[in-house]
Parts: sequence; C-alpha cells; structure tokens
Amino acid sequence: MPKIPVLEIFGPTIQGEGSVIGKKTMFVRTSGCDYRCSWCDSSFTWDGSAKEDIQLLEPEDIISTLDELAPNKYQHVTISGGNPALIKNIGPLVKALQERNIKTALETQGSKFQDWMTEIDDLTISPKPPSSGMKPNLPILDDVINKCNLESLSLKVVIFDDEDYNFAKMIHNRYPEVPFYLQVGNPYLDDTVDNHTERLLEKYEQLIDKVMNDTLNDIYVLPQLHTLLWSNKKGV
Ligand SMILES: C[S@@+](CC[C@H](N)C(=O)[O-])C[C@H]1O[C@@H](n2cnc3c(N)ncnc32)[C@H](O)[C@@H]1O
Ligand SMILES: Nc1nc2[nH]cc(C(=O)O)c2c(=O)[nH]1
Ligand code: SF4
Ligand SMILES: [Mg+2]
Repeated sequence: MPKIPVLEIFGPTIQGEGSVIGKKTMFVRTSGCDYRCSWCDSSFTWDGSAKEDIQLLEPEDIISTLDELAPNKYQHVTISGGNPALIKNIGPLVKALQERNIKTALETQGSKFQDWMTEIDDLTISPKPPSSGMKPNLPILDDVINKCNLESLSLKVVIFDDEDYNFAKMIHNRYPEVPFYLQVGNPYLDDTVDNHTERLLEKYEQLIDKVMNDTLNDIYVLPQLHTLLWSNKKGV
C-alpha cells in the first residue's frame, strides 16, 4: 500500500475554521504544498524547516496514532496540510475511517482534485486571495468544484485587505450555490505577539463592519477560533 507523508497528527481539539467551526476533531497534517502563500500559518509543511519530522505512514499507522492520542475520544478527523490534494492515495485512509464510523474533513485550496475528495464529509476549498501572492487558476478551480459533492462542500476565503475582499466577492459570485465563508487573516504567525486575542478580535470586528455595510449577504464571517485561544501555536 503506498504511504502518506505526514507531518503532524494531533488532537482532540476544536475545528477552528469554517463550516464546522467548534466541532471536536483530530488533525492529520500532510507535508508538501504546490502554493507558497506569503502569510501561510503552516509554512513548515513546505519550507523544509520540518523535513526531519515527515513520516511515511500507512492508513493503519495513522489510525493507531489517532487511537493512542485519543482512545474513544474522537469521531471526526480533519485532513489538512500543506495540500493533501497533492496525494493520490489518501482514499484508503478515508475508507478505513469510514469503516470505523469516523467522519472526515478536508482543507485544500482547489488547485488539485483527487477522486477520494468525493468521500469527504466536510470539504473546504479555500481559493487564495491576492495578498497571498498566489493567483488561482480559475478554470482549474471550476473543474475541481464541479467534481466535488455540493452537499459536503464549502468555500472559505481569507481576508487581509480590500483587494482580498473583492476577490472573495468574485469567488462567491462565481459559485453562488456553494456555502461561503470569510475568514479573518492572522498576521501574527510566530505565536509570541502580545494580546493576540484582542488584536485578532479587532480585525474580526473590522471585517464584520465591512460586510454589514456591503451587499455580500448570503455569507458567514468568522475568525479562526483556535488562534483567538492559542495564537499560532502548533498542534492545537
Ligand atoms: C494551512 S492551510 C492548509 C490547507 C490548504 N493548503 C489551504 O490553504 O486551504 C489551512 C487553512 O488555513 C488558512 N490560513 C493559512 N494561513 C492563514 C493566516 N495567516 N490567516 C488566516 N488563515 C490562514 C488557509 O487559507 C486554509 O484555509
Ligand atoms: N484547531 C485548528 N483548526 C483548524 N482548522 C484548520 C486548520 C488547518 O491548519 O488546516 C486548523 C488548525 O491547525 N487547528
Ligand atoms: S495553500 Fe495552504 S498550506 Fe499551501 S502555502 Fe497556502 S495556506 Fe499554506
Ligand atoms: Mg492551521
């Protein structure tokens, strides 16, 4: 069985973002990304700084680690990265979790599709706005979104500035039937900033003000709940 490159397995914690915010979940974080976002809060997955920590694991190894970390204490696993959609063979892991009645979520940016993505229960696609320095290929994004199950899918755009906000509007207009989430950008990546909660809440309030005074109506506006609590600490 081909193995999966894993950088972190942690939890239980709460899903801090998007459509299932607050849900008790475990995380499996894969290594490698096809993007290089300027503000990536998980750059250790692709910048080489954690390459000694990459483990090549079989689905059963991953499930054993989850069970050791949280025996009988989880029913939901979030797969994030990096970009897990770079990896062809996550399907057997999703299947093995399904067989144990464990639901799955995926965090990805919409640049790649894999067949196993249709098996995910809570699928978040997060196209990258201009402040990231990335430029999503929209025909590819169309194709990825068309192949996903609408029932499980939501879109989430991170907002740092007005250009990002306009990008988010464009994305929402392009896929009006997909539940749409705005997420406050976190500029405090080294997790040592003073008063991170107050600072992030201030940014959240600014984003709320902007949305309340605008025509973007059928949307959700959220902070990253885990960063309000723990800043950009790893493994939570
Ligand atoms: C680390 S990424 C991994 C999954 C995938 N590569 C992606 O970007 O969707 C998980 C989520 O964190 C978001 N994110 C990354 N850095 C962030 C930051 N500084 N502030 C807010 N959200 C951030 C991404 O946009 C994505 O929605
Ligand atoms: N608690 C918590 N919630 C999250 N939601 C998305 C995350 C991610 O890094 O993909 C994340 C994370 O790293 N921690
Ligand atoms: S796509 Fe996701 S993991 Fe990759 S650099 Fe951007 S935020 Fe980080
Ligand atoms: Mg994170």
